[in-house]
Amino acid sequence: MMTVTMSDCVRSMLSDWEAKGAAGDDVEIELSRQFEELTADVISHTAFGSSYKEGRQVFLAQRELQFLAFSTAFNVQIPGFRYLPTEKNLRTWNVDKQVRTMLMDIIKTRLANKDTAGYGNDLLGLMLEACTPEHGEAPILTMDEIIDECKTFFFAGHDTTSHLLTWASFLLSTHPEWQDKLREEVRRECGNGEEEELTGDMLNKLKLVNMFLLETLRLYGPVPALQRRTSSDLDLGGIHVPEGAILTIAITSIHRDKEVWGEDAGEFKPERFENGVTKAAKHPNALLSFSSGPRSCIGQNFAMMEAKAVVAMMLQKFSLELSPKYVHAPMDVITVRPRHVPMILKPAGCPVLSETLVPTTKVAAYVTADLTRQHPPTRTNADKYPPPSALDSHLSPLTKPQRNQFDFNPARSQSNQLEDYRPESTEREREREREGVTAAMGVAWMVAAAVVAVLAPWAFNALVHLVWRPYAITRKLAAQGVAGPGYRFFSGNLGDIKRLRAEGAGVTLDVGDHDFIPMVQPHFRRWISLYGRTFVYWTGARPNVCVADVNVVKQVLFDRTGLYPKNLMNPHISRLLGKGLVLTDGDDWKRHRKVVHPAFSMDKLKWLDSKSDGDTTYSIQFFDMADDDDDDVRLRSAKLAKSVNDVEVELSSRFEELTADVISHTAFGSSYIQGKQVFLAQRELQFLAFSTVFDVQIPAFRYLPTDKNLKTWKLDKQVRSMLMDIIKTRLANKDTAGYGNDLLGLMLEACAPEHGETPLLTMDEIIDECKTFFFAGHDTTSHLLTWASFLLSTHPEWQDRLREEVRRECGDEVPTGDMLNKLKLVNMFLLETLRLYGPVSAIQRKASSDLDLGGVQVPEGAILTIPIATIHRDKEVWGEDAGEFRPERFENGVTRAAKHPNALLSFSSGPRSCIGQNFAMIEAKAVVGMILQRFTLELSPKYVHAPMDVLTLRPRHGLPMLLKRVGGGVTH
Ligand code: HEM
Repeated sequence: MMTVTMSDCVRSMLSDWEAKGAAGDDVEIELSRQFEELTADVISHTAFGSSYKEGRQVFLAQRELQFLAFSTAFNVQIPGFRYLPTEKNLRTWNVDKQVRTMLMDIIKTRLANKDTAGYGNDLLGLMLEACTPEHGEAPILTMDEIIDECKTFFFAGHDTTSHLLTWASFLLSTHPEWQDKLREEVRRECGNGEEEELTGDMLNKLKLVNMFLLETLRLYGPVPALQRRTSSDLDLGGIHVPEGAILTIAITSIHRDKEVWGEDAGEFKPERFENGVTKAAKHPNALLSFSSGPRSCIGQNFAMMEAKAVVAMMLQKFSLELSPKYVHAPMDVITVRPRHVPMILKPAGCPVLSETLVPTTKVAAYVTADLTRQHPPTRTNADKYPPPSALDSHLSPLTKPQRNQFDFNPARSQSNQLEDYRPESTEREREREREGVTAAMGVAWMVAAAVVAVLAPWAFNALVHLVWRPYAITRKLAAQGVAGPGYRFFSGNLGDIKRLRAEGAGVTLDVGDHDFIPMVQPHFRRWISLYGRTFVYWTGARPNVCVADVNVVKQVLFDRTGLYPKNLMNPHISRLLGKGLVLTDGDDWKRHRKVVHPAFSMDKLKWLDSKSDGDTTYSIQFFDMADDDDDDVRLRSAKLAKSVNDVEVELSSRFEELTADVISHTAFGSSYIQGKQVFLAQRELQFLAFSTVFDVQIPAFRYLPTDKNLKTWKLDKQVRSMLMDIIKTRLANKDTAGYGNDLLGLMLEACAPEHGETPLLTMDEIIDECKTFFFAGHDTTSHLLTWASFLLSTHPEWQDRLREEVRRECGDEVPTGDMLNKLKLVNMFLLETLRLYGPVSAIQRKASSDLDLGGVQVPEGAILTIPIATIHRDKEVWGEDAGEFRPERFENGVTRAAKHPNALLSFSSGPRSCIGQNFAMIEAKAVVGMILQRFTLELSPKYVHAPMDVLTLRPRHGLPMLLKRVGGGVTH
């Protein structure tokens, strides 16, 4: 019965073809459409007892659903989105509703005739019987399930088979020898179609046709891939696959796998199926066109029988020749089908068969999906997808661009895209569709709109900030000749910087080698060599313009109009320094500077002289008491006389304590011991701050309770409360001793003015300023002393010369200010130390607006980084000996040491230059002088020359030094 019905359908189709070529002419027919209609007709009759014409609207609607589904196949599937009334969803819901209504109509007709004709013994009849069981049992299928099953069979029952037939025809026409062979077999087993009806038995004997169809399925299987999902964490071929993972079985690729099918896997060779499917490849289950196992295609026999019948009946009557207009471009729209060719009808070519077998009518077959009339093939894509003779890889053009062509684009005319497949929906229907948007959809819209309203500006800003702006800035700067390493999404070049620094981290230098740039600023070294002294790199999504040209540096540092404020991006650095002089800008900075400035005038710097038994002499006591860390400084002083032996001392930590002690006494009237906790907490803050310097700075992150933030907040709280204690002590003694004329005294006076004026500084600002001076006042100077000692020890000739000068100018006395002023060689030596080992290796500003910087238009907000250490080694500025230790270059003063008067940037330059530079230089001269009066410095063999930058530059493993009493036997 089934075969008969199938035969009827096929015969009807062939009769149409014959009618077209009634005059005996060749006809050109678009076969894929014919097969779609045929297979739809067959499934309609065989499974649902209706005709294609009756079920046509179901097929057309399903075709539209198919294209809609495929247009989203490569989108991210967000669960909630399926409920949103998007245009695609609305269309899908509406078409689905139409399908269900149509199916329900077919079912109702069957039920209406039940009493006279029964349910029927086709697929629908079987399902209806399962739905209405006798004897009150629970139905096996609900009506909804039957409808869903109808949808499944309406679609799966024809779409796949029609493409199998299309590809089979294509291969018949491109392999005429096989066409001949098959025709011969068909005529032998089934006759020429004039006398006998095709039977199942006949079809079973068509061995060659069977092999041919299997090979067609292998190369052009309509289903290109299958998917499964893992229901739990499981082991798959030795790989642990997590629950919920999607497994994609790439059938098309597997069918071309040479390891499975042999070296000829890409060729059309039906012979491989001569001994059956299981022996065609190296694996018995290699052919997956119908899948395999319990969930394999239930309709595979049906499809194969249908395909065999159609091929046989076609061959009985026709010879197939591919139209020259065919373009070979298979595409995947859930099922694999051929792509469009323009439909120009023309007479068929010559017959392919020998005289005896020439059929009554010849069909020039060309196959097409007929979906994209708006895209006629061009010479270019015809080249790309060569004609059949050159076919070697059959499905290779299944690539994204082809899929994209079928992206469902509501903006595009649907009649263009799905012209022949969509149900004839009238304007009226569309209106109903719109009216059908229920209240629930309205709510969904509102929710969606609210979410979009909240997220859209954020997403838009993020996009602008992270993608568009970097791109636009890069282009703008490039147009001006400013290049750079190129923005990377989100992190910019921070990864590059970290990597380059990590590469340099393990390196140690020879003690005579002063080029630590590959360890500290390797990125500047590399990028300057590639892009010049002014280039752009990216710290996150912020442009960072490297300013290494001294002329441009001057333009930035000497500006007094506020064009280049400080860059305050890193919250940890702000906690370390407070909003004191270093980090304030504009009027705040002026106010602070006005208060603080008197403390740094030269006459105030006589502190060092007036307390000659105190501050500076501590340096001596430290070295003598090398083994006695925890004692009070004055207690150590008492032990001084006893210590006469040579000792090895780790100098850098000694200098840190010394400079901390000095700033404590001179600026805050306390001792190192009293302020020790502040220094220790600040040290920790400094390392915390540095650990984040090369991270992307996301503003909101500073408020999150991360480990680092929590620690920073805690330390900051400690520092503030300790500073408050020092201030309270001073205020408590105010009536007897006044505010004091040190830095703290000046600030307190500015805070509590007489006569009811507005105070110049608030108490909070004083605390912040204390943080600034506690840190800036000692950390930098201590490293200057460390590096000076290192250079003294590695340049004994300079050690001797300086000692001589000190002895000449100061004798054995504690140097006074006047004496220090005469230490010209010591001064030159310290300047050269600052040049080669300046404690501050880079400083930053930012562009307050779009501005012109040395002829380059720099965008607002761009960071400007001045890589001091790199500039200090620039041979164009300092001469060919820039890398060498040569204090002589400062013989005629700082401004004449290089080709540019402002080339030495250790204390910065211009109005924001270091307020403490005189203080630091006096302190350093005094300490160096007093050390040289007493000791000879000899570098310990334990020393490792590996400068590192932790906001300030220091030796990675400290500075172990052998200190020997002068005249105590050190020979050079
Ligand atoms: C060798 C020792 C020192 C070096 C190398 C040094 C270096 C610098 C540099 C490069 C700047 C500019 C920072 C910038 O522009 O971002 C600066 C600013 C500053 N330094 Fe120093 N410094 C040293 C010692 C001192 C001392 C001893 C004090 C305080 C007693 C001090 C207090 C300050 C202050 C308050 C500022 C900010 C000035 C302003 O912006 O008005 N520095 N220092």
